[in-house]
Amino acid sequence: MAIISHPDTLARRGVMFILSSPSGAGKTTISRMLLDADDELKLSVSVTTRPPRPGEVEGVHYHFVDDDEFDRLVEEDDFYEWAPVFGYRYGTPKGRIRAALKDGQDFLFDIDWQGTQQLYQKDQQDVVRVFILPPSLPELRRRLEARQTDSIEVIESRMERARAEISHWDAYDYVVINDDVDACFAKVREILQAERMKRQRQTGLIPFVRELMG
Ligand SMILES: Nc1ncnc2c1ncn2[C@@H]1O[C@H](COP(=O)(O)OP(=O)(O)OP(=O)(O)O)[C@@H](O)[C@H]1O
Ligand SMILES: Nc1nc2c(ncn2[C@@H]2O[C@H](COP(=O)(O)O)[C@@H](O)[C@H]2O)c(=O)[nH]1
Repeated sequence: MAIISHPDTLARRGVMFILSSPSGAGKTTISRMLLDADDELKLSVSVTTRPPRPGEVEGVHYHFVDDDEFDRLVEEDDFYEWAPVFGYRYGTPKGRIRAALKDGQDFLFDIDWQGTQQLYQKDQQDVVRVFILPPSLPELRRRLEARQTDSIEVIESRMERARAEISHWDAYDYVVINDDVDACFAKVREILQAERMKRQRQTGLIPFVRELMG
């Protein structure tokens, strides 16, 4: 892969930008807005044993596989991390992520707290962890119902799990409340921009700074 040129920052390593939230708080919505607005960001497409929802496209939203295929990928050590969620398994494929990060490619990860902890343990220097919170639990339930993708039983299990998921909020670098979606998106985008400029990510000096340094 070619070295990525960054118009707004110096030569740098890519960012592993993680968005987590309780199911229904809006991380997929915010992820899509970020990907639409930001050409430098690429989605890490997870592998899952969950069946596709209406409108979900293989290779775009997830790689949909059966249990045998997931077992094979685990055995072949093809995952950066994987975790069971809501009775299915989800994993982040290694692919060429590590090499691409070195070349300056930024990746977006829409993963849960278990995956976040695993990625952070493997790669602290590149990982940025953002937790999206709903404004309240009744509003979370309202969003899950309004999405019309899950049965009442599934919505109940997502609400139950939301409590456990929220208890991990302090393992994140940033916490953003998704009340107004545009305001939330703007805040998350500012975090990404600021993280890109962190000095520790810079891998090279622009010529005039190099000259000054002698
Ligand atoms: N700020 C907001 N105000 C009102 N509705 C919202 C807001 N943000 C997202 N939504 C809506 O809430 C629903 C859940 O959002 P979304 O699917 O993005 O959540 P999620 O956290 O990715 O859930 P999951 O983990 O289950 O994939 C969607 O119908 C979305 O359009
Ligand atoms: N640990 C991981 N969690 C993942 C991954 N991909 C998605 N997820 C999380 O699963 C739940 C449910 O997602 P849904 O699309 O079925 O609603 C959600 O919290 C995702 O963030 C992954 O690769 N690893």
